Amino acid sequence: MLNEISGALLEADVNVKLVSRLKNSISSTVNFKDLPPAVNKKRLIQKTVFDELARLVDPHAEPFKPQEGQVERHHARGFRACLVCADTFRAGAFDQLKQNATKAKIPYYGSLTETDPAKVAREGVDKFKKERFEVIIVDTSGRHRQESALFQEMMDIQEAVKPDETIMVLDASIGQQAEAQAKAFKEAADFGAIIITKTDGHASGGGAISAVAATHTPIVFIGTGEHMLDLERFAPQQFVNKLLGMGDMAGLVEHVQSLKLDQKETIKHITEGIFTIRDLRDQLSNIMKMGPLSKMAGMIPGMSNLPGMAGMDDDESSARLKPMAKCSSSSLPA
Ligand SMILES: Nc1nc2c(ncn2[C@@H]2O[C@H](COP(=O)(O)OP(=O)(O)OP(=O)(O)O)[C@@H](O)[C@H]2O)c(=O)[nH]1
Repeated sequence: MLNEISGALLEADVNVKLVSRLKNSISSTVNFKDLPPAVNKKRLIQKTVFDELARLVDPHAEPFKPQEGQVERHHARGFRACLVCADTFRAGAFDQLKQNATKAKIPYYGSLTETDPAKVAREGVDKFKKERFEVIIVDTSGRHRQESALFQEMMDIQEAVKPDETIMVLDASIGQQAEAQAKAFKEAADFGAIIITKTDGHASGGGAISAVAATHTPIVFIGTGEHMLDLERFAPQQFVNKLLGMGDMAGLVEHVQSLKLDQKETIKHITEGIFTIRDLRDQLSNIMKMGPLSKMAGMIPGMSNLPGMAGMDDDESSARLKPMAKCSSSSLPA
């Protein structure tokens, strides 16, 4: 059983050394030989692995928080946020940031001609500080640990804006490279929080565990889709559940509740043994609101491991649902 779980963790891109440390620590803390026969060994191993992994991804380091008085003020009227584009490297980065800022209805700053990102960052932060913005997000370009000039540039930006918090954004599919990349970033930029994106994809995000373990830095949010609001608070237990293929029912319930779906009429009909075309249309539209089917499947225990689920094409499944929803809509009186 322990070997099976270790295999699953390696497949999920958890660092090899970390898995072996975990295995040794479980073998030495749980004395399997002297366990009374009534104890379910399988359950005990699962729980010990689970607790150990949840402890690893939740290092209890305190990420940046506004001061006490500020919290109430911010909660009462929301943060005044803005964006600064310090990516002068990638063509189109400023345009992309403009589009995102416009969608989020927040101001932005950047330059199409200036090539020094530290200068743009300083100018943007100074401008927004004068305008008394409370959250100024400086977006820097992506970089790899071997790109020493880009690492120097990142430190120059930090020196120029002296941020209250630096966040490292890691793609869940980074896999085994996560540890070395996170260590190099920590040494250069001493970030205080991690965001893992693309946790909705096929990568299980085991690399994230290695990044946290190597830097003792908490994960604050996870990206669960490509839209603006697809950013969720990080919940260690749910993350580990998903990593071990045990689903994420709490996350699923939270997600469905957040959609505030109106199902009263359909539920009433079903209890009466009726299912109308209107009910069919409402159910199809509810399914489409829930997001990619592969994401929902990943949250239901056992579903992600079913044949056909891996590599499921979400665009194709949504393209099949749309005509059905249209058909049922057009069969109803206006
Ligand atoms: N499915 C999914 N897509 C995401 C997620 N996060 C970002 N994306 C998409 O990935 C693409 C790249 O995102 P960017 O924000 O440009 O990535 P970046 O890290 O800023 O890129 P560089 O800084 O240029 O390296 C965009 O199309 C995003 O919509 C996520 O959590 N899930």
